Parts: sequence; structure tokens; C-alpha cells
Amino acid sequence: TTERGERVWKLSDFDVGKALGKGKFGHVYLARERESGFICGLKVMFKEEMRKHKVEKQLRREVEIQTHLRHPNILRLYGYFHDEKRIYLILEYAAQGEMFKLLQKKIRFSEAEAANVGIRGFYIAQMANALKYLHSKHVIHRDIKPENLLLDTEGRLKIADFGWSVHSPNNRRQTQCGTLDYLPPEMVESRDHNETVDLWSLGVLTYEFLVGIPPFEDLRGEKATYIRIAKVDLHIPPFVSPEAGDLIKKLLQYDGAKRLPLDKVLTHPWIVKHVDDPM
Ligand SMILES: Cn1ncc2ncnc(NCCc3cnc(NC(=O)Nc4cccc(C(F)(F)F)c4)s3)c21
Repeated sequence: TTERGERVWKLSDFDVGKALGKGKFGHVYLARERESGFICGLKVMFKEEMRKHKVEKQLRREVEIQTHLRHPNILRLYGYFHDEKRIYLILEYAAQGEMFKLLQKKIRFSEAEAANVGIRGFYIAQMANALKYLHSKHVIHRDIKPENLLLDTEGRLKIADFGWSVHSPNNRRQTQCGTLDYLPPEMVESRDHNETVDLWSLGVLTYEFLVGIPPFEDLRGEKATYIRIAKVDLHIPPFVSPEAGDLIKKLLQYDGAKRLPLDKVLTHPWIVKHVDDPM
């Protein structure tokens, strides 16, 4: 056991099953802890790969942040271990997988689904609850996007992958890899940023749920997307209801201080209106 009397895990403690997903630094597998039969996700990452991208510090911060978080809409990180070549994260298993796949299959959600705040339901209200909890601990996720949103057996949303989370306020930045689509102006311009970056991403997510593509996507490439983000070049299609459009506009504000606070998101007419819509 560790100095704090915690159990030290090793790979042979688990039966490893099917691959659940392939991330940038490694794969996630379904696994069962042999003694207890407990089902979990096991993310396997290669030390060599982590060293090459100088992300060890980030991973330590993720583990530090995640092991202190307890919220129904935040995927648990139970612990980690390593062997000679690999690092393993022991994760809560989200049986319905990535929201991203659901989004692709459905093209876009009905307004009722996107806002629905029922227990089975979705997305924006549960996100706001999870972010409210995170921000109360001065943690910002900074990488809110469909790929990092998972669904458990009941279809309850789980925010995952705190690989980019930090304590707020923050100005240091390692070049963010992957899509720019979800980054706010202050991050694409590498300026100081705080919790309100997650409000921007919530606005991007709401737009994408209803329209099917992110608001500033520009097929001409990253630079064009960057320019659209910095200009807040937002066009809300006519099929989006005025209430939904109003919420999106109030979250996609250039100035972080002007973005709708989470308490106001949860009482916004568009969210409240759908509170008892059938799924
Ligand atoms: C797909 N899928 N389907 C079902 C299911 N159930 C559970 N989990 C799944 N997927 C894994 C979700 C993750 C949660 N936490 C993560 N954390 C992480 O990947 N951290 C991380 C990695 C590499 C580098 C860094 C660093 F150093 F750059 F910070 C940080 S990934 C599932």
C-alpha cells in the first residue's frame, strides 16, 4: 500500500475487455477488478509518448484535481498505477459511451432533448450543474466538447477527461492540440482566462446540439476558425427557436465577464420551458 494506506493496483488485478475508445495518448478498455468484480474503464497510456509531449505535469494535475471531485455529472477517476512502460487511469465506466457518437448519429437533437433537464435527460442543464460544482472548487475544465462528454447506463451526462483542467485564474498555456472549435477568444489569443471559458464552451455545445455543427467551424482551416472565434462571427439559423438563440448569444460573448452565469443558465426560459417536455 502507499504511504496513505491506499491500495497499489497492478494490471494483473484486472481482467481487461474490449476497447472503449482511442484517445490521443492511449486507449481506454472495459475492465473488471478480479477480487470485487467491479467494472471500470482503464485508460492505458505509454510513458514514452507522455515524455515526448511533456505532459507528465498535466497528468499529475488531472489526477490531483479529479481524485477530489465528486459529482453525478463528472466521471470519477478512482486512481492510477504504472508499470515499466505504461500509466493506467482507473475510471468510472460510462456504459452509453461518447455523446459525440450520439450527436453524429442523430445529426442534431430536438430542442426538447437538448434542453431536457429531467433525470434521464440531458445535457445543457446537467452540464451547467457540473460546471457550477467545478467552478465552486475554482477548477476550470477548459476542454468541454462532445468527445469529452460520456453517458452512463441511465443516459446521465458525465464530463470526462480533465487532462486540460486547471485551477482558476490561469494564464499559462501549453499549445492546445485538437480542435479549436470550442476555445473562447481569450484562449485562442493566449490571454489570461478564468472559469468563464467553460461558459463559452457551454454556448458552443448548445449551438452544436441544435444545429449539428459548431458555430465557428470554418472548413478553410484552423486560421479561418480562429478568426471567426476572435470576431464572434455567430450566425444562428432560423430553425433555432428565439429562446435557444437568446441563451446561445448570452453565452457566446467576447468578454468573459459578460457571459451568462451558470445560475442564470439554469433559470433561463429555454431551459425552464423544457423542464417537463417528454423525451
Ligand atoms: C470512451 N468511453 N466509453 C465508455 C467509457 N467509460 C469511461 N471512460 C471512457 N473513456 C475515457 C474517458 C476519460 C476520462 N478521463 C480521461 N483522462 C485522460 O485521458 N487524461 C489524459 C490522457 C492523456 C494525457 C493527459 C495529459 F497528460 F495530457 F493531461 C491526460 S479520458 C469511456
